Amino acid sequence: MQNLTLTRPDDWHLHLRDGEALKAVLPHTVHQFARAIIMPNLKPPIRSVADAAAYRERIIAAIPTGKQFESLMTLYLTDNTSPEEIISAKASQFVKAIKYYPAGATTNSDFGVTDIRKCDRVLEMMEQVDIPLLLHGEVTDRDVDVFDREKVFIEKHLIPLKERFSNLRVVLEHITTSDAVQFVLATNKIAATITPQHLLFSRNIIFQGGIRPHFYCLPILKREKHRLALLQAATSGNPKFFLGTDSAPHTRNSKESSCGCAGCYSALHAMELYASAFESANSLDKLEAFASFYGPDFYQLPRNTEQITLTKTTWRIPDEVPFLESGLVPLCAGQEMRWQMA
Ligand SMILES: NC(=O)N[C@@H](CC(=O)O)C(=O)O
Ligand SMILES: [Zn+2]
Ligand SMILES: [Zn+2]
Repeated sequence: MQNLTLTRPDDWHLHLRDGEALKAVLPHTVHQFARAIIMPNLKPPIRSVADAAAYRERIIAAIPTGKQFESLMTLYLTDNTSPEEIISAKASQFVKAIKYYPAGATTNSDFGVTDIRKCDRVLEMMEQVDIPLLLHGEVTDRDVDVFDREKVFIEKHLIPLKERFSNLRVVLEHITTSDAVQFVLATNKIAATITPQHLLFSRNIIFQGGIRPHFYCLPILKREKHRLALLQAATSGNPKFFLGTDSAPHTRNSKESSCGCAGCYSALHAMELYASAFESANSLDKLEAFASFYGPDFYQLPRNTEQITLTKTTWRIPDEVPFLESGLVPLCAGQEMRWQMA
């Protein structure tokens, strides 16, 4: 196959940051995707509908002229989020979900929830107005091994949560384990996003010939058996699994550091990365639904009508793209790709 024409995809998990960073990365996403679910973990986070409205305006102002892009906003859940804020989020039309970060789990999560049970009134309201809860599904307990944090989150928090709120629509974001795949398959009203890095790499890549900080993201890459379970889920044609890049830009300096930040940058070449993952599983025919159908179906939004084309040509991913003071290193920088977006 030389050309692959698909309905224009959407990115159901994206970090755009703000200010100059936003201006640098947004054109990459706009080139690939029609819409994206925008993560609220700014400093300080997007906690109210008013914050989200203002952030949305800043995103709109950064869209390159003549291009179409829709930002689907999220609110950052805190111990202090009120049920009233949920009602106005639903009424706003542009806030599409509420994001839960366990306090301290990941980049800019200091305002996160200390105990999900403190949010029961808010979760009840979310279930009632039918607005999805997006989860960074990892525990933060220091005594839990970093590779087990997703599995333990499912057992300790997610199973009880779904027992308390069985009608709440949930997205388990950036899943990394076969345990997450099994749980999503077995549970009603829950879907999952999958990143390109978790489909393409196991944790070995982080240590290949030395320490490679540009493969460090959270939840951290896992064993090969987990990667294979994710690839199987993504290419299975099951609508519970859809595209979310988790593209998370950090400057080169903040990644190549004695205490480097978590996050992989994939907005530049997301569809090419997903195409190579799907091709490796002989499942290019399943890419369109994963990238363009199951996300809008879950979010109860119309599917896009325009199309994109991926062409079979060899090109080299740049070593760096311009970004703030020290540049941005894309996922798989310097490597050859065999698909390219027209
Ligand atoms: N995935 C990451 O490793 N980093 C994300 C935060 C997140 O999605 O957890 C970021 O904002 O940098
Ligand atoms: Zn996360
Ligand atoms: Zn993320």
